[in-house]
Formats: sequence, C-alpha cells, structure tokens
Amino acid sequence: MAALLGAACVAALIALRCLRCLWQIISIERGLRGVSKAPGGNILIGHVLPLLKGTPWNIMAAWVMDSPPLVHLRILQRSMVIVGSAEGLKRVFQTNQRNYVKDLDFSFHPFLPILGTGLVTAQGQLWQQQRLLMAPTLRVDVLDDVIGVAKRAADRISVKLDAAKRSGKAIDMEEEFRLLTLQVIGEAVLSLPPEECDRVFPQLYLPVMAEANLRSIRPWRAYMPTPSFFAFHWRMSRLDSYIKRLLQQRWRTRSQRRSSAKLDILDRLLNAIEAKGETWSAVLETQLCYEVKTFLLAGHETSAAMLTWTLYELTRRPDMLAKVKQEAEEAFGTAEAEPSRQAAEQMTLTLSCLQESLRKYSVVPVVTRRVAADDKICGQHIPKGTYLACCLQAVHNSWQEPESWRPERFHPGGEYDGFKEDIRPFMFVPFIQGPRNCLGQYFALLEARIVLALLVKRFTFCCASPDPATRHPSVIPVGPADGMHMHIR
Ligand code: HEM
Repeated sequence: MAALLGAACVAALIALRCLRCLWQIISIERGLRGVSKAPGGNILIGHVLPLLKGTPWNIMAAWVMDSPPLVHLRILQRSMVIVGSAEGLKRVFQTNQRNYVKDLDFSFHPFLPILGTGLVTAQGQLWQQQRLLMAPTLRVDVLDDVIGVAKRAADRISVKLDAAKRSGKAIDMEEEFRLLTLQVIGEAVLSLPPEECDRVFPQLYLPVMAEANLRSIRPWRAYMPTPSFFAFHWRMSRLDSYIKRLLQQRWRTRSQRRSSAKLDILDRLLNAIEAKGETWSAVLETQLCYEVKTFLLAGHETSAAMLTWTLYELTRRPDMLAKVKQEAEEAFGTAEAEPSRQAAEQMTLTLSCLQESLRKYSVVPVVTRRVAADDKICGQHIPKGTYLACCLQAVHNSWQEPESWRPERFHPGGEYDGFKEDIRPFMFVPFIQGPRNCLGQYFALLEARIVLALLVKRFTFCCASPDPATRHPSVIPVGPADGMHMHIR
C-alpha cells in the first residue's frame, strides 16, 4: 500500500512538472504572438525538421531576412526568437545587456565540461570579476608581445611552405593556420614551445572540442557509455592535470618570473591575482584551468578561419594582393625586422581585408542568449524565458551585394562609414559589441595582420581545392567545408 502511495506521489510530481513545463511553453508562445513565425514547424517538435534540412544558421538567416527584424520559432520545448537587425542586436548586446544571459542549458551546454565558469560561459558577478581581471592582460599589456609571437609562428610555417614549394605538393592552409594559431595562443598565454603545443593540444584538446561539437547536434552522446564517452572523460582529466600542473608550477615560481623580460598572459594574470591579495586554493586553480581552456577555444579556430578565408580571397583579387604586399614591404622592410606596434597597426589595408572576410563569411554566424525578464526588442514584446539567436550573419548579409568580397567597404568613406551613426557598430559584429564583446579581438587582428603580411610577402598562393568557397555546414567557427588546399610558388 505504501509503495503504491509512493508511486502515485512520484507520478503526480512528474505530471505536475509536465503541466508546469506545458504552461510555460504556452505562455511564452502566447507572449510571442506578435512576432512573425518561421515556416514549417509542427506542434510536437517545432522547427527541428526544417532546421535539420540544411545548415541551421543559414536557414535562420534566410528566415529573418525574409521577415525582418525578428522571427519566432520553436526547437522542441524551447521558444526562440531570431534577431536579425542592427537595432535588435544593439538592444541585446548593449542597451539592455544585463537582461540577456548566456543560455547555459542549451547551446553552451555541451561545452560546459570544458569551459566551466571560464569567461565565455561565466555569468553575473563572477563574470564581472573575471572580466575586470583579464581585460587589461588581453587588450593592452600583451599586444606588443603578440607581434613577436606571431612573427616567429609565421617563420615556422614558412619553413613548411618552402618545403611544399619545392615538392610541388598542395598544402592545406586551413590546417596549417589552425596549428599556427594554437601555437600563438599557447606561447602568448602559457609560453609553451611550439613542439609542446603540437604534441599536447592535438592529442588532448582538439578531440575533446570535436566531441563537444558533436554533442551539440547529438546531445545523447553525453550520456551513453560508448568508447567516445570514456575517451572524452579520459582526455579531459589528462588535459586538466596537465594545465593544473603548469599553473601550480607558475604560482610557485612567480616571483622569479616577475623579473624576466617577457611576461606571458598567465604571468600577468597571476600578478593581478596576487595584487588583489588572493592566495592559492583549489577553487582558484580550477577557475584558472577553465580560463586557460577558454583562451584556447576562443582564440584559435576563429583566427584560423579568418586567415584562411582572407588568403583565399586574396588569391582572387590580384590588385588587392599587390596592395597588401606593398603594405607588408613597408612594415617589415627587406630585412624583415619585427615591426613596432605602431607600424603593425598602420597596416590598415590588410586589416580591411581581414574585416571583409569576417563580414562575408560570418565566422561566428550566430550567438545565443536567454531573456531574463520581459522586454521589447524592435518594438515587439519578448517574454522572459525566450531563447534568442542573435543572427550576426543576417546583419552581415544585409550589406550591398553581400557575397562579393570588397575590403573597400571598410576604407574611409566606404559602405561602413555610410551607415547611420547610432547603429553603425552593430552592422559589423564578428566580435559582437557591448560589455560582453570579444576580449581577444585586438589580439586576433594583430596576430593575423602579421602572419598574413609575412606570408603574402614571401610566397605566391594558388588555390588547389575544387570547391574552396563552400562553408562548413555544421561547425562553428565556420571554415571551408573541405580544407583550403593551395599550391605554393
Ligand atoms: C577572428 C577571431 C575571433 C572571433 C571572430 C571571435 C568572436 C567572438 C565572439 C562572437 C564572442 C562573443 C561570444 C558570445 O557572447 O556568445 C567572443 C567572446 C570572447 N572571445 Fe573572441 N573571437 C576571436 C578571437 C579571440 C581570441 C584570439 C581570443 C583570446 C586570445 C578571444 C577571447 C574571447 C573571450 C575571452 C570571449 C568572452 C568575452 C566575455 O564573455 O566577456 N577571442 N569572441
């Protein structure tokens, strides 16, 4: 009798939860009545099937461009609104930024075992605290050193390119840029030698990221005890031990390192922590481990994709390539000395090429958020609990002839300058905008300017991929679908 009563209680609790969930769905859906609905959904699973018919972010961009500025859809029980205009992004990223939190239970969920409470996935006070601590290290202090780190990486890749030139074999520049950007971030953050980066990261870090990406589309992989499940946990624990060992050693030797000429990002971070009067603890160690993995994630594939697309586009615009080479000659000279920060920052034409690739290819096509309290976006009511897909790609595609690659758009008096002043920063959002914008944007653009300038100065690249411009259908950051094979002359 007692067992029966217990079972009835459990069943009643489950039923109550289901009813509550249903009520939430109904009230959010009713609140979104005024927002145009995406085509093709059904009552049971919402718009899952139409989204699975192609690349989800391309489909979302097409929907919101057909019915701007907002489109409403449902993914299983989650009501979502696609935001596809600069005005809408301004509300979410800046004007009412605090109301739009990271959706840790949905799109970020598969990455939480890796990123934990690192900066990309942190919320509230912890985020604010960590952002304040880290912003100076990435935005100001380390930038002078990035020039040398990037130049050394370009010198190393040049040895490989020379070998490819002699052999006549095509080389996959996407893969090479991925290794290069990992080496750059490994050296800038942890002073890791390149061989160590090449040894550790492809073995431990890249496979766990690949598994997390797979879990985004097939969430059940996180719960099924398959060989990949166990391999993921084994690699995670080895990666964490490796990073934590480095952290402990650094903390012990921090006073000796302080007098050394070159401080890396970790040195600067530890100095800032010590200056706050903090002592070493397991909590601090775990937080720093998350931050290191966050830098690795945020800082390499994005930059690699930007470099790959820019190199590809330059092979198709000989006039622009000649100007980029000219700029490189001026910055580096024939002796190829390390340029000053000022000289590097004067490579504005190279910068416009990188910016135009970020616009055309929307390397990060969409970022997601959750609405903390009822709000209005572009005059439409958006209820608490709604998920947002901020469609950066839709905004980038609303420029004139969006598929054409024209760095001139970013030159003084170009298309970018022509946008109304109040929305201009939200018409170009590869790094988003506002308080949660990308902390590594200056780092990434400086690194890429140095690498690109040196490579086009030294080599001639000819595309060997049959279909190089096709974007990867399912992985963010978006690179080419099948690598970027090039012959070197
Ligand atoms: C072309 C290269 C890059 C692109 C396109 C890019 C893009 C982005 C975007 C779109 C976000 C916002 C994500 C969101 O709010 O959901 C972001 C955040 C972030 N990025 Fe980047 N990123 C790049 C390079 C880098 C590099 C090189 C680093 C580190 C060295 C970095 C570190 C970060 C961090 C720490 C955040 C989190 C900021 C916060 O939430 O306070 N990124 N990035």
